[in-house]
Amino acid sequence: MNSLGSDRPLSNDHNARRTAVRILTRAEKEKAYVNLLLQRQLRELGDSRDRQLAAALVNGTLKNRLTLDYAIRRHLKTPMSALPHMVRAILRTGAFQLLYMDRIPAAAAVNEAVKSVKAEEPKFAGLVNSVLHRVAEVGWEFPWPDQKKEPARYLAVKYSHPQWLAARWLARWGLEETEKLCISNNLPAPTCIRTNTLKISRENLVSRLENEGIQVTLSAKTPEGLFIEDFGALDELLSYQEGLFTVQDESSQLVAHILGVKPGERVLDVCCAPGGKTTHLAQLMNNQGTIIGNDLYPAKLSLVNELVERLGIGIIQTQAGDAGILEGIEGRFDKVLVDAPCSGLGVIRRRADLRWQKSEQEIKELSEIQKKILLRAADFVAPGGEMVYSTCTIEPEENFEVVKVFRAERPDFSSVSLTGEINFPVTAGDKKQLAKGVFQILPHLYNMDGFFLAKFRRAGL
Ligand SMILES: C[S@@+](CC[C@H](N)C(=O)[O-])C[C@H]1O[C@@H](n2cnc3c(N)ncnc32)[C@H](O)[C@@H]1O
Repeated sequence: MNSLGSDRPLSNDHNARRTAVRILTRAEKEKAYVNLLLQRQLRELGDSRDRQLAAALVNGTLKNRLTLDYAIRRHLKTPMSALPHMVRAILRTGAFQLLYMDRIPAAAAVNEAVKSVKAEEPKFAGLVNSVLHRVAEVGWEFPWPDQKKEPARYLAVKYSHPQWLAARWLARWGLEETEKLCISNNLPAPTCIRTNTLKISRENLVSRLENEGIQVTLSAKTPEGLFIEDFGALDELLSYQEGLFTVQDESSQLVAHILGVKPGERVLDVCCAPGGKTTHLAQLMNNQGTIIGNDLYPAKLSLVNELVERLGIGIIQTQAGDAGILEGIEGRFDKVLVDAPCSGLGVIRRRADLRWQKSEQEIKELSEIQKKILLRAADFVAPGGEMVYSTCTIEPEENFEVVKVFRAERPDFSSVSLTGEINFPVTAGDKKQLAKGVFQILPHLYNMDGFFLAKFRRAGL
């Protein structure tokens, strides 16, 4: 059996490895978006097992880049930066297979890497061969930075996180908690889908998917959620094309439930693209009422419109505009959703390259944008109406600080308790927070994407 549990000879995995190396090279060299490259290039691999292997190699290598470089550098005489991008990608994917993919035989990982480098950069074949042989021999038997003397560096190198981020989390949560968070960020993220209850019940969707050969388990945290085995091309399923589901994590599915919309209401979603929550709101409204879906970027609104079409929703009107200004929107709304642009640092497990793209400066800048958007959106809440603020980050400047500023500036809004809104056990600390109307979901505590939610009600007339 090879790494993916099939009896297929390993040499057939060659294309998957070459594709992974090409994607990683372009991602680093051209700063190209990995998700887009994956989407495009995986299609060229006809076999679903090849797609899975290529995706696992790209995501795993990117996530663990710092740790891999630490392991590789020990056997290099020149700095990594002196090597061509392609050679770096070949070394990293090779080392990833050797250190993280137990079921790939070491000889296959090294031989495939050497074959690739011979085809692309032949003069580095000897180097790749000898470095990967050394990585295979040494395995994990090398010293880490001292946990006590340099805890941030230790966490950064051992769990492949930027050191500034590890230092931030250490100051907030201490070593033990931060270590758990880093570990959970490196686990593969399960694929969660949301049943389109306008077209099918969750129960019937399970049968449909099983008939299409997909393994399914129910989410215990949301009524529409299902976990499915993602074979890398969900859109090829008839059930997908018929709009019976959309991909959305459990945390994200909580948001529309917490806003508590009802059929017939008037709802404003100020940052709606690509449409996950706005379409969920429409489902919960039974496709009755009005939703205005606003987003800054017209191009992203076409993604919303495509999703709306596929899911068969008729109550969403999209419009482009800056949510910090919100011009041209008439009247007030029963419910307003502010799913603000954020650093995304709660969903590191889902986006392999995200951890390397963020900075403290960006967190601070986003915090200012978030405050502006939330304060402006509040003007559109009808007396007695409600508003939810949500993000997929776990950084306090983007969450608690935004809420603090909002509370200080808008005494006409009060917090709405979230006790009773969450159907799974939470920590004692989170219980207290829920009663105060906020919930910071930490991924390692709940095995969900890291999210933040806060709910407010505007005073009645
Ligand atoms: C977290 S995403 C929203 C996700 C969406 N609610 C969903 O569930 O699919 C934040 C969105 O805010 C948009 N955005 C960024 N800055 C904005 C602004 N100033 N005004 C309106 N939208 C903005 C981005 O284009 C992005 O689509």
